[in-house]
Amino acid sequence: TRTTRPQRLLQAVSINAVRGDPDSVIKAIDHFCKHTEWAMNVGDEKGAILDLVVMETCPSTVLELGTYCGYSTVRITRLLPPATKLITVEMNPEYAHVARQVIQHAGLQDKVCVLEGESADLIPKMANMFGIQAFDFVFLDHWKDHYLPDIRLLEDCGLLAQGSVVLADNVVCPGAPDYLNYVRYNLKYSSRFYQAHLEYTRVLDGLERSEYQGD
Ligand SMILES: O=c1[nH]cnc2c(O)c(F)c(-c3ccc(F)cc3)c(-c3ccc(F)cc3)c12
Ligand SMILES: [Mg+2]
Repeated sequence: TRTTRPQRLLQAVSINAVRGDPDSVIKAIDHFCKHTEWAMNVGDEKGAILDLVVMETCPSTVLELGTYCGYSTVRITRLLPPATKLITVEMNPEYAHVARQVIQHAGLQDKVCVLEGESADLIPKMANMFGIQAFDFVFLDHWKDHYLPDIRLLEDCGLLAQGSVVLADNVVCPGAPDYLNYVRYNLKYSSRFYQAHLEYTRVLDGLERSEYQGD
């Protein structure tokens, strides 16, 4: 096929979503994934849980690991007050390019910074790059095997403070057992599981919310 799935998803957004309207971008992507082609966005069911956790956290600094096409970036950023910044990291340049266009279609480009590269390389540079102390909210949605090393790296770089909330996607499917063990049995975190389903399917999945208790 000439085009890639992210490009076909972007085309669905540009055709079906109203420019400047984040909710119409979210609806257009969910419709595309339900009726045309499955894609690994957090989706509407887990997305509603993501919305609730973001709203109760009221974060001023947000980090997302794993942008893909920008669906969860738009979901999170549409809930943030004007002065807030969201940094999202994507290692695949083609995904990052599509995500920037999806985020722009939603009119949220001024609140989002899409960084291309490996999370492990970029995390140690973030404090200096953005002049931030800690992240209030982190969404892990990149690769299951990187969840544990990356949350440890965030701790070591002093980028988590008391009350920081880390929400992880796909903790059941495909699963991140080493990560779950760490956040559930480590006194530094208070963790809880939200049962849901794999996006656009009836397969079981879920999100894990872990609140950092401080050093
Ligand atoms: O890798 C991911 N990152 C973030 N979110 C993801 C997500 O929300 C998913 F639903 C899946 C998924 C799960 C089940 C399946 F059958 C296909 C893809 C993946 C994933 C898992 C294994 C791979 F080899 C490739 C992609 C991811
Ligand atoms: Mg995911």
